[in-house]
Amino acid sequence: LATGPVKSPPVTVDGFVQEFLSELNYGQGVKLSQSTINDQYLALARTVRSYLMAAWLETGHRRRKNPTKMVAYLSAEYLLGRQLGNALLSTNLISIAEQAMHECGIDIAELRAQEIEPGLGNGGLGRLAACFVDSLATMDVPTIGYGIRYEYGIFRQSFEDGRQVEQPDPWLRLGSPWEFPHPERAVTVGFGGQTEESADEEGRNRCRWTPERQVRGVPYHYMVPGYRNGVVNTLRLWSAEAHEGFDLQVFNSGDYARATQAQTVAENISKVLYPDDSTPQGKELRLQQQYFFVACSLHDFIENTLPGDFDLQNLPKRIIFQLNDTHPVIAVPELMRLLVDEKGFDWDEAWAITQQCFAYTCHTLLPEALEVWPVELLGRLLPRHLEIIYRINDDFLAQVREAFPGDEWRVRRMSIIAEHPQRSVRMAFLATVAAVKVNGVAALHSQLLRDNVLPDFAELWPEKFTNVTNGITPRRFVRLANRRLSGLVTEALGTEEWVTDLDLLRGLEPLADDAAFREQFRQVKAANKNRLALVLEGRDGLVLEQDHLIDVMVKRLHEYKRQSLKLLHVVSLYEGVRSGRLPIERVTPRTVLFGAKAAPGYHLAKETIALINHVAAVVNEDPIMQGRLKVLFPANYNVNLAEKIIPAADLSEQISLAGKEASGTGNMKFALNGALTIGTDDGANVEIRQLVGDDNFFLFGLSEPEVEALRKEGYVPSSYYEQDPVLRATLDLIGSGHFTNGSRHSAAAVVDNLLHHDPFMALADFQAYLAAQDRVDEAYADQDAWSRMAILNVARCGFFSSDRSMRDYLDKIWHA
Ligand SMILES: CCc1ccc([C@H](C)CC(=O)N[C@@H]2O[C@H](CO)[C@@H](O)[C@H](O)[C@H]2O)cc1
Repeated sequence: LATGPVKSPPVTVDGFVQEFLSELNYGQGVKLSQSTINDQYLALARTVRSYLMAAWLETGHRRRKNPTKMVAYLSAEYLLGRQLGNALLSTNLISIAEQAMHECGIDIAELRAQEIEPGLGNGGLGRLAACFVDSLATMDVPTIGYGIRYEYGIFRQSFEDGRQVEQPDPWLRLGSPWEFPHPERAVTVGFGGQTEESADEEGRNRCRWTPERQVRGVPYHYMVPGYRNGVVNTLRLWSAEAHEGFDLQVFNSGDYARATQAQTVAENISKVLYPDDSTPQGKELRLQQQYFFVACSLHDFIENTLPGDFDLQNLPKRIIFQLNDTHPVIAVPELMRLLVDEKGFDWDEAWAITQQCFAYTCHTLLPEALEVWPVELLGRLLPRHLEIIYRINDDFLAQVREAFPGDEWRVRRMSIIAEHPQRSVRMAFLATVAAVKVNGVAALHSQLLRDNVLPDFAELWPEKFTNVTNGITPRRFVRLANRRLSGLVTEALGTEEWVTDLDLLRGLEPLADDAAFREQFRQVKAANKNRLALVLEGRDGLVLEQDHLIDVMVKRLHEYKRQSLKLLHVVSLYEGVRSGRLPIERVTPRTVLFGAKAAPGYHLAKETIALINHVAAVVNEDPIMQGRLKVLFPANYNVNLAEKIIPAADLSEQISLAGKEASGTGNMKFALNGALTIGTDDGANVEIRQLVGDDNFFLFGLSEPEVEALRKEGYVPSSYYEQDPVLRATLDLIGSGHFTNGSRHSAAAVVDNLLHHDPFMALADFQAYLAAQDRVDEAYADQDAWSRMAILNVARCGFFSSDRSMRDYLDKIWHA
């Protein structure tokens, strides 16, 4: 019994009820009759967990018994979303659990609503990591996800007088049944201190780093279930604790604060997620967070996962560390430190190994989003790592000089160490020098990486650069979020295989010409709108008009994503009706649904949120619009709300300035849930349009080369204001304070920025955008034709499965 395989509870309603009641009684220590919703949720979660446990242990056992090359995904963010629904789906226990809870007189939906989602990410990058680990488990790829177990996730957003207010996210407060702490696998991580050279017994120079202080990294394991394949991979998130706990002497001396000071300082490292998703604040604690989880992860893999006698020469055969942007790139000098200082390799041997162990994915095009760390700060916090980075840079620049003799200007351009404005380490350059492969996240993005962001490196190492277009997991964002569409697709295709082979959706293509199927498709959309209406009513007291065109823009608030352009469209419709320019009956009944968090320090983003809410308040209440135009902005957009909004959408807003959105992944989720896209030729929009066809995509705006050309010739936003009466009337109405109780001031920030700066050319694309929206109105008037276009979007977007992305990483980068 002790050694045999772990058995799962019986996959029957009775078996499930038994397991649940014992979790409630022995786990929660309550009887059903006295139990709270939270007791029941925790017991249910643990029950489902126990159905996954056998597979988890079996997967670990199988991997240990015949070790093959693994993928270690290093990410500072994982936007996982709620776990219960996905666990029930992957174990095929949804209906058994529903019946079992029913037998216990419990509505399972109420328990599912009890779960607080782990918001351990900001947006695209964090959610992508979650989709990727889901696909790797479903494809049975040996993977370990490494990250940080933030005590507080992404802030909770609420609105006061339309303005964003941030509150901490104590997501662990009511217990976290999906994590397994392993303090016995804790790792000690050093900070500060100094290094000294000394000769070892063979007389070779050895460097010793003596950290000034240490913290403990405690791993918490999370299950990453594959889809009904008996595979469960592991996500290992690190939590920081004091190395020396509590100082009893100091406590007994009555200085209680100092007695626990070490604990507080240590815990701060994994206390909270940094809420920025574009401009790094450059805070020391952020670098501490990055080094902390990287040092824990490398130590854990080398000391706890590899067999004791493993020859590290062969490390590249056993592992590839995928760097999710530059945030974990300090892993490169950390591996060098471990190999040279602790394992006794000489520099060249160590570098030869290190150079084969890392791959780097870049997720941005914004220069300000590329991390640089001042050598002063990095040297103080990680003195040994700075020495190693200097050495890596010296060897690299020697290579550059050899390849481009006499071109010192190129050497200065490519140096990992930037001299201006202050001596600092360019983390993207360090990642590119060390990585076997560097990839962008959409075809256009990867091209712009080669041409604009890292051109010198692409010239030196053309073969190092590749592309892997992003993807999304169809399990959470179609099968789980859109059960009605899933049912229709499975019935139409006669199989559920599409859930793990999304290209099978192609089989729906002929049904686009089937009137009956189109009708069923519309009924699914209508039912999803009805569900969303109930959610928004209950959650935010917002009323969703279900017969409206649901026009959705949900993503982080950022100028380059151009929520301001969407707002100009709304106000132009409103101004048009008010001024009589636009007959009300020409306005297609439409609800514009926003969802967006702004980084707390991003002033203009917060002003834009406030203005959107002020415009909504006026437009929604103005009888002149006869309810034909509504603006809704539910607060606290997150994965859970996305799962409710996306299936109900008719129109997906992907309107960033061409050349700015690396890929986008919301665009893929909307297309696969039967929404049509209005968008620019930016990021993955280009590939969506190529696959669904120009007739099934509302393209508008400047292309990336046109943007570059306009920028070169000099862009004067106010000239568009002068030449375009609709734009002028629209901006003037906002600027007049009409939406802000007559106060011009609170609208000024957004209007002035558009008129005098407009770095992301919203005014330049305004007319084209309005024309595209007119095409949308026209198309939507023919509901049957619209459904046909929407069905073709679903049928032709199988490519955007994160399973396909993983196949590309395996073929092009990991070879695992
Ligand atoms: C250090 C501050 C910081 C934090 C996060 C980031 C992320 C890279 C920003 C991000 O989430 N980028 C998004 O990544 C998605 C997944 O690849 C893409 O689909 C989006 O286009 C990209 O904006 C940059 C800078």
